Amino acid sequence: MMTLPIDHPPVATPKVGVLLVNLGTPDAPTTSAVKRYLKQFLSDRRVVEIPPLLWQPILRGIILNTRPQKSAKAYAKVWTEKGSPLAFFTAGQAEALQARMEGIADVRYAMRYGNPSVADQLAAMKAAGCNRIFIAPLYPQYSGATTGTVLDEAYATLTAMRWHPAIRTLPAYHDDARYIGALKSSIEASLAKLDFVPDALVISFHGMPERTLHLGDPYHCHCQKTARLLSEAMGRALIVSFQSRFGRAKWLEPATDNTLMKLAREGTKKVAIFAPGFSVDCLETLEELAMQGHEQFEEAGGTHYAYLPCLNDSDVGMDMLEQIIAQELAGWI
Ligand SMILES: C=CC1=C(C)c2cc3[nH]c(cc4nc(cc5[nH]c(cc1n2)c(C)c5CCC(=O)O)C(CCC(=O)O)=C4C)c(C)c3C=C
Ligand SMILES: [Fe+2]
Ligand SMILES: [Fe+2]
Repeated sequence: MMTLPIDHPPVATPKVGVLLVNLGTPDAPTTSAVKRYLKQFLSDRRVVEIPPLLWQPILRGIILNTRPQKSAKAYAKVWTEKGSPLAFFTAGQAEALQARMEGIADVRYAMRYGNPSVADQLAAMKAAGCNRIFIAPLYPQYSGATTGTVLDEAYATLTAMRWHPAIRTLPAYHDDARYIGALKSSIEASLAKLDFVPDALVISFHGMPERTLHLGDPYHCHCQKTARLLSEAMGRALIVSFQSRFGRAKWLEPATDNTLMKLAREGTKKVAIFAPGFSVDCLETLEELAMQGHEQFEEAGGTHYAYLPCLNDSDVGMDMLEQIIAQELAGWI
Protein backbone atom coordinates (compact mmCIF):
# COMPACT_ATOMS: atom_id res chain seq x y z
CA MET A 1 0.00 0.00 0.00
CA MET A 2 1.27 3.44 -0.92
CA THR A 3 1.56 5.92 1.94
CA LEU A 4 1.31 9.60 1.27
CA PRO A 5 3.64 11.98 3.05
CA ILE A 6 1.78 13.98 5.68
CA ASP A 7 2.35 17.23 3.83
CA HIS A 8 1.07 15.93 0.49
CA PRO A 9 -0.54 18.65 -1.66
CA PRO A 10 -4.31 19.05 -1.60
CA VAL A 11 -6.15 17.00 -4.24
CA ALA A 12 -7.87 20.04 -5.69
CA THR A 13 -6.66 23.62 -5.86
CA PRO A 14 -8.68 25.56 -3.27
CA LYS A 15 -11.04 28.05 -4.86
CA VAL A 16 -12.97 30.22 -2.41
CA GLY A 17 -16.42 31.63 -3.09
CA VAL A 18 -18.09 34.24 -0.87
CA LEU A 19 -21.87 34.53 -1.01
CA LEU A 20 -23.43 37.62 0.59
CA VAL A 21 -27.10 36.96 1.33
CA ASN A 22 -29.78 39.51 2.12
CA LEU A 23 -33.54 39.27 2.57
CA GLY A 24 -34.76 40.02 -0.95
CA THR A 25 -37.20 42.47 -2.43
CA PRO A 26 -39.92 42.42 -5.11
CA ASP A 27 -38.82 42.56 -8.77
CA ALA A 28 -40.99 45.65 -9.33
CA PRO A 29 -43.11 48.05 -7.23
CA THR A 30 -46.31 46.53 -8.56
CA THR A 31 -49.11 44.66 -6.79
CA SER A 32 -48.40 41.43 -8.67
CA ALA A 33 -44.62 41.46 -8.05
CA VAL A 34 -45.14 42.34 -4.36
CA LYS A 35 -47.73 39.58 -4.05
CA ARG A 36 -45.27 37.01 -5.47
CA TYR A 37 -42.57 38.19 -3.08
CA LEU A 38 -44.81 38.27 0.00
CA LYS A 39 -46.19 34.82 -0.78
CA GLN A 40 -42.69 33.32 -0.70
CA PHE A 41 -41.54 35.44 2.29
CA LEU A 42 -44.60 34.93 4.47
CA SER A 43 -44.85 31.21 3.69
CA ASP A 44 -41.45 30.69 5.31
CA ARG A 45 -42.10 28.82 8.54
CA ARG A 46 -39.10 30.50 10.15
CA VAL A 47 -40.80 33.86 9.58
CA VAL A 48 -44.37 33.08 10.54
CA GLU A 49 -44.35 30.38 13.18
CA ILE A 50 -48.03 29.49 12.96
CA PRO A 51 -48.93 25.95 11.80
CA PRO A 52 -49.42 26.10 7.98
CA LEU A 53 -52.93 24.58 8.20
CA LEU A 54 -53.98 27.65 10.19
CA TRP A 55 -51.72 30.24 8.55
CA GLN A 56 -51.98 29.45 4.82
CA PRO A 57 -55.75 30.15 4.61
CA ILE A 58 -55.20 33.52 6.36
CA LEU A 59 -52.23 34.32 4.10
CA ARG A 60 -53.90 33.32 0.83
CA GLY A 61 -57.45 34.38 1.76
CA ILE A 62 -56.78 37.73 3.43
CA ILE A 63 -53.19 39.02 3.50
CA LEU A 64 -52.23 38.36 -0.13
CA ASN A 65 -55.47 40.04 -1.25
CA THR A 66 -54.92 43.23 0.70
CA ARG A 67 -51.29 43.86 1.65
CA PRO A 68 -49.59 43.69 -1.80
CA GLN A 69 -51.48 46.73 -3.09
CA LYS A 70 -50.67 48.77 0.02
CA SER A 71 -47.03 47.65 0.11
CA ALA A 72 -46.58 48.28 -3.64
CA LYS A 73 -47.50 51.94 -3.03
CA ALA A 74 -44.89 52.12 -0.29
CA TYR A 75 -42.27 50.46 -2.55
CA ALA A 76 -43.08 52.93 -5.35
CA LYS A 77 -42.05 55.80 -3.01
CA VAL A 78 -38.51 54.44 -2.57
CA TRP A 79 -37.96 52.79 -5.98
CA THR A 80 -35.30 54.44 -8.16
CA GLU A 81 -34.12 54.06 -11.75
CA LYS A 82 -31.59 51.57 -10.36
CA GLY A 83 -34.46 49.52 -8.87
CA SER A 84 -35.17 48.58 -5.27
CA PRO A 85 -32.68 50.12 -2.79
CA LEU A 86 -32.18 46.79 -1.00
CA ALA A 87 -31.21 45.15 -4.31
CA PHE A 88 -28.85 47.81 -5.67
CA PHE A 89 -27.10 48.42 -2.36
CA THR A 90 -26.56 44.67 -1.86
CA ALA A 91 -25.23 44.37 -5.43
CA GLY A 92 -22.95 47.34 -4.67
CA GLN A 93 -21.62 45.61 -1.55
CA ALA A 94 -20.80 42.45 -3.53
CA GLU A 95 -19.06 44.49 -6.23
CA ALA A 96 -17.04 46.46 -3.67
CA LEU A 97 -16.05 43.29 -1.81
CA GLN A 98 -15.07 41.58 -5.07
CA ALA A 99 -12.78 44.51 -5.90
CA ARG A 100 -11.16 44.16 -2.47
CA MET A 101 -10.81 40.35 -2.75
CA GLU A 102 -9.75 40.09 -6.40
CA GLY A 103 -7.59 36.99 -6.88
CA ILE A 104 -8.53 35.77 -3.39
CA ALA A 105 -12.23 34.90 -3.63
CA ASP A 106 -15.10 34.87 -6.08
CA VAL A 107 -17.75 37.17 -4.52
CA ARG A 108 -21.46 37.05 -5.36
CA TYR A 109 -24.73 37.93 -3.70
CA ALA A 110 -28.11 36.23 -3.35
CA MET A 111 -31.51 36.95 -1.85
CA ARG A 112 -33.40 34.63 0.51
CA TYR A 113 -36.67 35.57 -1.26
CA GLY A 114 -36.84 36.55 -4.92
CA ASN A 115 -33.81 36.99 -7.14
CA PRO A 116 -31.00 36.05 -7.50
CA SER A 117 -31.81 32.97 -5.42
CA VAL A 118 -29.47 31.24 -2.99
CA ALA A 119 -29.90 27.96 -4.91
CA ASP A 120 -28.97 29.52 -8.28
CA GLN A 121 -25.96 31.33 -6.89
CA LEU A 122 -24.62 28.27 -5.02
CA ALA A 123 -25.02 26.19 -8.19
CA ALA A 124 -23.24 28.90 -10.21
CA MET A 125 -20.37 29.01 -7.71
CA LYS A 126 -20.01 25.24 -7.77
CA ALA A 127 -20.04 25.30 -11.57
CA ALA A 128 -17.34 27.99 -11.48
CA GLY A 129 -15.16 25.58 -9.50
CA CYS A 130 -15.58 26.98 -5.99
CA ASN A 131 -14.80 24.12 -3.63
CA ARG A 132 -14.88 26.24 -0.46
CA ILE A 133 -17.92 28.45 -0.02
CA PHE A 134 -18.42 31.08 2.63
CA ILE A 135 -22.03 32.07 3.26
CA ALA A 136 -22.51 35.50 4.80
CA PRO A 137 -26.09 36.31 5.83
CA LEU A 138 -26.01 40.12 6.06
CA TYR A 139 -27.65 40.36 9.48
CA PRO A 140 -25.50 41.60 12.37
CA GLN A 141 -28.02 40.28 14.95
CA TYR A 142 -28.99 36.60 14.64
CA SER A 143 -32.60 35.54 14.42
CA GLY A 144 -34.17 32.33 13.16
CA ALA A 145 -36.32 34.45 10.81
CA THR A 146 -33.29 36.00 9.07
CA THR A 147 -29.88 34.30 9.44
CA GLY A 148 -31.49 30.96 10.35
CA THR A 149 -33.62 30.76 7.24
CA VAL A 150 -30.76 31.83 4.94
CA LEU A 151 -28.70 28.92 6.25
CA ASP A 152 -31.68 26.52 5.96
CA GLU A 153 -31.98 27.49 2.31
CA ALA A 154 -28.26 27.02 1.66
CA TYR A 155 -28.19 23.61 3.37
CA ALA A 156 -31.33 22.51 1.50
CA THR A 157 -29.56 23.37 -1.77
CA LEU A 158 -26.47 21.40 -0.73
CA THR A 159 -28.65 18.40 0.09
CA ALA A 160 -29.20 17.90 -3.63
CA MET A 161 -25.44 17.93 -4.43
CA ARG A 162 -23.41 14.74 -4.62
CA TRP A 163 -20.09 16.53 -4.13
CA HIS A 164 -20.46 19.26 -1.52
CA PRO A 165 -18.12 22.18 -1.44
CA ALA A 166 -16.68 22.84 2.03
CA ILE A 167 -18.91 25.35 3.84
CA ARG A 168 -18.34 28.06 6.41
CA THR A 169 -20.82 30.68 7.58
CA LEU A 170 -20.59 34.17 9.05
CA PRO A 171 -21.60 34.23 12.73
CA ALA A 172 -23.62 37.11 14.18
CA TYR A 173 -21.41 40.21 14.45
CA HIS A 174 -23.68 42.30 16.67
CA ASP A 175 -20.92 42.81 19.27
CA ASP A 176 -17.86 42.88 17.02
CA ALA A 177 -15.73 45.94 17.79
CA ARG A 178 -15.27 46.58 14.05
CA TYR A 179 -19.05 46.66 13.48
CA ILE A 180 -19.61 48.96 16.47
CA GLY A 181 -16.74 51.17 15.26
CA ALA A 182 -18.21 51.37 11.74
CA LEU A 183 -21.64 52.33 13.12
CA LYS A 184 -20.09 55.00 15.32
CA SER A 185 -18.09 56.59 12.45
CA SER A 186 -21.03 56.45 10.07
CA ILE A 187 -23.45 58.01 12.58
CA GLU A 188 -20.98 60.70 13.60
CA ALA A 189 -20.27 61.59 9.95
CA SER A 190 -24.02 61.83 9.24
CA LEU A 191 -24.65 63.92 12.36
CA ALA A 192 -21.86 66.31 11.37
CA LYS A 193 -23.70 67.05 8.09
CA LEU A 194 -26.96 68.06 9.80
CA ASP A 195 -27.99 71.69 10.19
CA PHE A 196 -29.21 70.99 13.74
CA VAL A 197 -28.04 69.17 16.85
CA PRO A 198 -30.52 66.44 17.85
CA ASP A 199 -31.73 66.30 21.45
CA ALA A 200 -32.15 62.53 21.15
CA LEU A 201 -30.73 59.72 19.01
CA VAL A 202 -33.13 56.81 18.38
CA ILE A 203 -31.77 53.40 17.38
CA SER A 204 -34.47 51.41 15.60
CA PHE A 205 -34.24 47.66 14.99
CA HIS A 206 -36.69 45.59 12.93
CA GLY A 207 -39.20 44.00 15.30
CA MET A 208 -40.04 40.34 15.91
CA PRO A 209 -42.94 38.66 17.72
CA GLU A 210 -42.16 38.83 21.46
CA ARG A 211 -42.83 35.09 21.66
CA THR A 212 -39.59 34.38 19.74
CA LEU A 213 -37.63 35.87 22.65
CA HIS A 214 -39.33 33.48 25.12
CA LEU A 215 -38.63 30.58 22.74
CA GLY A 216 -34.90 31.35 22.96
CA ASP A 217 -34.23 33.39 19.84
CA PRO A 218 -31.20 35.59 20.65
CA TYR A 219 -32.35 38.47 18.42
CA HIS A 220 -33.65 40.76 21.16
CA CYS A 221 -30.53 40.27 23.29
CA HIS A 222 -28.27 40.84 20.27
CA CYS A 223 -30.06 44.12 19.51
CA GLN A 224 -29.77 45.28 23.11
CA LYS A 225 -26.08 44.40 23.20
CA THR A 226 -25.37 46.29 19.95
CA ALA A 227 -27.16 49.32 21.40
CA ARG A 228 -25.28 49.14 24.71
CA LEU A 229 -21.87 48.83 23.02
CA LEU A 230 -22.69 51.62 20.57
CA SER A 231 -23.85 53.87 23.38
CA GLU A 232 -20.61 53.18 25.30
CA ALA A 233 -18.49 53.77 22.18
CA MET A 234 -20.27 57.03 21.37
CA GLY A 235 -20.39 58.19 24.98
CA ARG A 236 -24.03 59.19 24.72
CA ALA A 237 -27.48 57.83 25.56
CA LEU A 238 -29.40 56.04 22.82
CA ILE A 239 -33.10 55.26 22.75
CA VAL A 240 -33.79 51.71 21.50
CA SER A 241 -37.01 50.82 19.69
CA PHE A 242 -38.42 48.15 17.35
CA GLN A 243 -40.18 48.93 14.07
CA SER A 244 -42.32 47.31 11.34
CA ARG A 245 -44.91 45.55 13.49
CA PHE A 246 -46.72 42.85 11.46
CA GLY A 247 -49.85 40.88 12.39
CA ARG A 248 -51.81 40.66 15.62
CA ALA A 249 -49.33 39.03 17.99
CA LYS A 250 -47.46 41.11 20.55
CA TRP A 251 -44.16 42.35 19.11
CA LEU A 252 -40.98 43.49 20.81
CA GLU A 253 -41.39 46.87 22.45
CA PRO A 254 -41.16 49.80 22.55
CA ALA A 255 -42.42 50.35 19.01
CA THR A 256 -40.51 52.95 16.97
CA ASP A 257 -43.62 54.93 15.91
CA ASN A 258 -44.88 55.20 19.51
CA THR A 259 -41.40 56.12 20.74
CA LEU A 260 -41.10 58.99 18.24
CA MET A 261 -44.55 60.33 19.08
CA LYS A 262 -43.97 60.01 22.83
CA LEU A 263 -40.65 61.86 22.57
CA ALA A 264 -42.31 64.71 20.67
CA ARG A 265 -45.27 64.91 23.07
CA GLU A 266 -42.91 65.01 26.03
CA GLY A 267 -41.07 68.00 24.57
CA THR A 268 -38.16 66.60 22.54
CA LYS A 269 -38.05 68.86 19.49
CA LYS A 270 -35.07 67.49 17.52
CA VAL A 271 -34.43 63.85 16.80
CA ALA A 272 -32.09 61.75 14.66
CA ILE A 273 -32.81 58.10 13.96
CA PHE A 274 -30.55 55.27 12.78
CA ALA A 275 -31.15 51.56 12.04
CA PRO A 276 -28.06 49.46 12.89
CA GLY A 277 -29.71 46.09 12.13
CA PHE A 278 -30.15 46.79 8.42
CA SER A 279 -26.94 46.30 6.46
CA VAL A 280 -28.44 48.35 3.63
CA ASP A 281 -31.23 50.86 3.25
CA CYS A 282 -34.54 49.39 2.14
CA LEU A 283 -38.29 49.89 2.33
CA GLU A 284 -38.27 49.62 6.12
CA THR A 285 -35.72 52.39 6.58
CA LEU A 286 -36.43 54.72 3.64
CA GLU A 287 -40.22 54.62 3.74
CA GLU A 288 -41.02 53.69 7.33
CA LEU A 289 -38.28 55.61 9.16
CA ALA A 290 -37.27 58.43 6.80
CA MET A 291 -40.82 59.23 5.58
CA GLN A 292 -43.46 57.90 7.99
CA GLY A 293 -41.33 58.47 11.10
CA HIS A 294 -40.72 62.08 10.05
CA GLU A 295 -44.46 62.76 9.68
CA GLN A 296 -45.31 61.03 12.97
CA PHE A 297 -42.67 62.99 14.89
CA GLU A 298 -43.64 66.37 13.46
CA GLU A 299 -47.39 65.75 13.82
CA ALA A 300 -46.78 65.04 17.50
CA GLY A 301 -44.98 68.37 17.96
CA GLY A 302 -41.33 67.72 16.96
CA THR A 303 -39.60 70.34 14.80
CA HIS A 304 -36.41 68.70 13.44
CA TYR A 305 -36.04 65.12 12.26
CA ALA A 306 -33.17 63.36 10.48
CA TYR A 307 -32.92 59.82 9.21
CA LEU A 308 -29.26 58.70 9.14
CA PRO A 309 -28.41 56.20 6.35
CA CYS A 310 -27.25 52.60 6.85
CA LEU A 311 -23.66 51.50 6.22
CA ASN A 312 -24.64 50.39 2.68
CA ASP A 313 -21.57 50.11 0.40
CA SER A 314 -19.72 52.98 2.11
CA ASP A 315 -15.95 52.61 2.61
CA VAL A 316 -16.36 52.38 6.38
CA GLY A 317 -19.02 49.67 6.01
CA MET A 318 -17.02 47.74 3.43
CA ASP A 319 -13.83 47.91 5.52
CA MET A 320 -15.79 46.31 8.36
CA LEU A 321 -17.36 43.59 6.17
CA GLU A 322 -14.04 42.79 4.50
CA GLN A 323 -12.31 42.42 7.86
CA ILE A 324 -14.93 40.26 9.54
CA ILE A 325 -15.19 38.02 6.47
CA ALA A 326 -11.39 37.73 6.01
CA GLN A 327 -11.12 36.67 9.67
CA GLU A 328 -13.54 33.79 9.07
CA LEU A 329 -11.64 32.74 5.91
CA ALA A 330 -8.41 32.10 7.87
CA GLY A 331 -6.74 28.97 6.51
CA TRP A 332 -8.74 29.23 3.27
CA ILE A 333 -7.03 32.33 1.88
C1 LIG B 1 -33.23 43.09 9.66
C2 LIG B 1 -33.94 42.11 10.16
C3 LIG B 1 -35.31 41.71 9.88
C4 LIG B 1 -36.10 40.96 10.75
C5 LIG B 1 -35.71 40.44 12.10
C6 LIG B 1 -37.37 40.79 10.11
C7 LIG B 1 -38.44 40.10 10.66
C8 LIG B 1 -39.72 40.04 10.12
N1 LIG B 1 -40.21 40.72 9.02
C9 LIG B 1 -41.54 40.41 8.81
C10 LIG B 1 -42.40 40.90 7.80
C11 LIG B 1 -42.01 41.78 6.76
N2 LIG B 1 -40.80 42.38 6.61
C12 LIG B 1 -40.78 43.09 5.43
C13 LIG B 1 -39.72 43.80 4.90
C14 LIG B 1 -38.39 43.74 5.36
N3 LIG B 1 -37.92 43.08 6.49
C15 LIG B 1 -36.55 43.23 6.59
C16 LIG B 1 -35.71 42.74 7.59
C17 LIG B 1 -36.12 41.98 8.70
N4 LIG B 1 -37.34 41.41 8.89
C18 LIG B 1 -36.14 44.01 5.46
C19 LIG B 1 -34.70 44.35 5.14
C20 LIG B 1 -37.26 44.34 4.71
C21 LIG B 1 -37.31 45.24 3.48
C22 LIG B 1 -37.39 44.52 2.17
C23 LIG B 1 -37.31 45.45 0.99
O1 LIG B 1 -37.75 44.99 -0.08
O2 LIG B 1 -36.83 46.58 1.03
C24 LIG B 1 -42.05 42.95 4.79
C25 LIG B 1 -42.41 43.46 3.38
C26 LIG B 1 -42.89 44.81 3.28
C27 LIG B 1 -44.28 44.97 3.81
O3 LIG B 1 -45.22 44.48 3.21
O4 LIG B 1 -44.38 45.56 4.90
C28 LIG B 1 -42.84 42.14 5.62
C29 LIG B 1 -44.25 41.68 5.38
C30 LIG B 1 -41.89 39.46 9.81
C31 LIG B 1 -43.26 38.81 9.93
C32 LIG B 1 -40.77 39.25 10.62
C33 LIG B 1 -40.57 38.42 11.84
C34 LIG B 1 -40.84 37.23 12.08
FE1 LIG C 1 -39.18 42.22 7.95
FE1 LIG D 1 -42.76 48.00 7.09
